[in-house]
Amino acid sequence: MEAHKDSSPPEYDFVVVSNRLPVDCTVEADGSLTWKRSPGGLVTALEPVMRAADGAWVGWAGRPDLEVAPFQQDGIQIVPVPLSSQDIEEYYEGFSNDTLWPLYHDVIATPAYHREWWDDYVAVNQRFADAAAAISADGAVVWVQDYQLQLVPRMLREKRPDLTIGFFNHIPFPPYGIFAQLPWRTQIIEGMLGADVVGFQRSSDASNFSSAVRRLTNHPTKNPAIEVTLDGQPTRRVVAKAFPISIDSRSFEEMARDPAIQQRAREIRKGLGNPKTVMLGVDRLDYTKGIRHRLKAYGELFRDGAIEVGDVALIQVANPSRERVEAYIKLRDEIELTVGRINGEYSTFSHSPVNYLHQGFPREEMVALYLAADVLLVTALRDGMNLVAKEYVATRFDNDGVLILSEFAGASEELRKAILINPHDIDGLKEAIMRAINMPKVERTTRMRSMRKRVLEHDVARWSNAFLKNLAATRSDRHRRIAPLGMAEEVEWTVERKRVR
Ligand SMILES: O=P(O)(O)OC[C@H]1O[C@H](O[C@H]2O[C@H](CO)[C@@H](O)[C@H](O)[C@H]2O)[C@H](O)[C@@H](O)[C@@H]1O
Ligand SMILES: O=c1ccn([C@@H]2O[C@H](COP(=O)(O)OP(=O)(O)O)[C@@H](O)[C@H]2O)c(=O)[nH]1
Repeated sequence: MEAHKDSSPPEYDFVVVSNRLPVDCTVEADGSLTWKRSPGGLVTALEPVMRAADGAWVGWAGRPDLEVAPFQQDGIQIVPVPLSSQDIEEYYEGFSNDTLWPLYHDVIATPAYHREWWDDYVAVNQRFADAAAAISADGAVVWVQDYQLQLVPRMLREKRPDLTIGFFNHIPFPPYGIFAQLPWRTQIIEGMLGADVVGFQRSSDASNFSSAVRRLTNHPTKNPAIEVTLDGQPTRRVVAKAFPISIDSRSFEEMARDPAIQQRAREIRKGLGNPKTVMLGVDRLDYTKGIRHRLKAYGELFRDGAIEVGDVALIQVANPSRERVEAYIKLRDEIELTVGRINGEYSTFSHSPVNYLHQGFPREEMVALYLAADVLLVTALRDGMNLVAKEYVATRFDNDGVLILSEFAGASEELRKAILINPHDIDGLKEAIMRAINMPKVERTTRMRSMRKRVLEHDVARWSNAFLKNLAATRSDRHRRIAPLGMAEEVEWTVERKRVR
């Protein structure tokens, strides 16, 4: 952090900008404010990065019309950006989660296109860009996160050409045939191209983005570089490529080694009546996660007599999400109806097939759940990464447990030793569940050991270092004359660290 003049706000050399802050504000009955962890994998991944870095995190505090002054939370400098009720309706629930989210996830739900949502998306992106510009020191690095803020890189660039700007997209980037539906497709592409490095979860996302650049703009491209010239500014070379995100793997393993958490895992199993097999699903209650497909396969296995209540139990954590968006309201009804039907048909007085929890749990409880589960079910129809899959693997220091993983989740590109499934193929999913239940110990160990090696070596520190190294390379490139298109040379550089982890 730089020294600041009397009335001006403090300035930072490293700034992260995301829609969500790591903490969400709750207003208590007596009017006091309490803060709890925000939902979702973006926060899980960025929190350890920010705790280790000396910088500021700009974002929304999760409540409408809340003006909160900047504050410190667990060693992270938090800079809240207010959103009005109308912004939440139009920018967050509307354009972000009812237009872009379904469009970018294979149009599993139908995207809605409303011009007033777009107008508010532009206005709110400008507010985030202004907030970041106000606290960024001269020549600072600003790292913008995710689909809610795709216009921010360009807005920031126009205001502050001195900054080095990164952008990371946590969700898939769709093929051009789908992206082309978006009435504001060119503005979105130009918005993202304000960054020096545009990062994606998978290389297919990066190549979908490059195709969109080629179809919609005249910027010369040669993978992974795109040459961008904005009015009155020198030509910049933007790098677009994959940086698969991860978790703080060691901290999950450390928690799993805690005897109190292991005791909690035993209690969870006991509470279920100590079945032979505990299966687990952990998801935000989102139609992209394939919870309905999972329940269908599971219910049919009871119907077929392949599994029996008391022998097998499923814990399904459905973390509440985007609860005012119509598609999410409908999904909750469908899932709760299905759970009710399965339990109604197959429960006994002492056991239920499905333990359904429409709640969010703290990280310690998540780790206890992972330890308690013989099988983790990740059946996403489309998912940027899915950190739950990586957390399960990091937690299983006993080299046990079976991961059933959708080939449509980004994590499947790295966790090849999972049982990979197509969630649309219900018979295939049923076979995978039976295979997981009956998998011999030696095979479980071989598979888990190989996945653990990957997750422990490729952790979130490696992800952020790789991204920031590429960003530094583009920065040093800017100080030279731009040579013909080619990959920028890599420069050793990371954000200033408070401590070495
Ligand atoms: O902020 P919300 O609307 O409550 O949603 C929570 C987050 O969901 C999405 O997470 C994504 O990021 C994960 C980490 O990279 C990734 O593993 C997962 O596949 C994605 O779905 C969303 O992208 C975030 O912006 C939200 O904060
Ligand atoms: O009750 C819950 C359910 C989920 N999570 C966390 O939420 C994140 C979900 O991230 P993921 O990438 O799997 O999916 P996303 O929700 O971001 O789409 C993971 O870190 C989970 O541990 C949590 O802390 N409590």
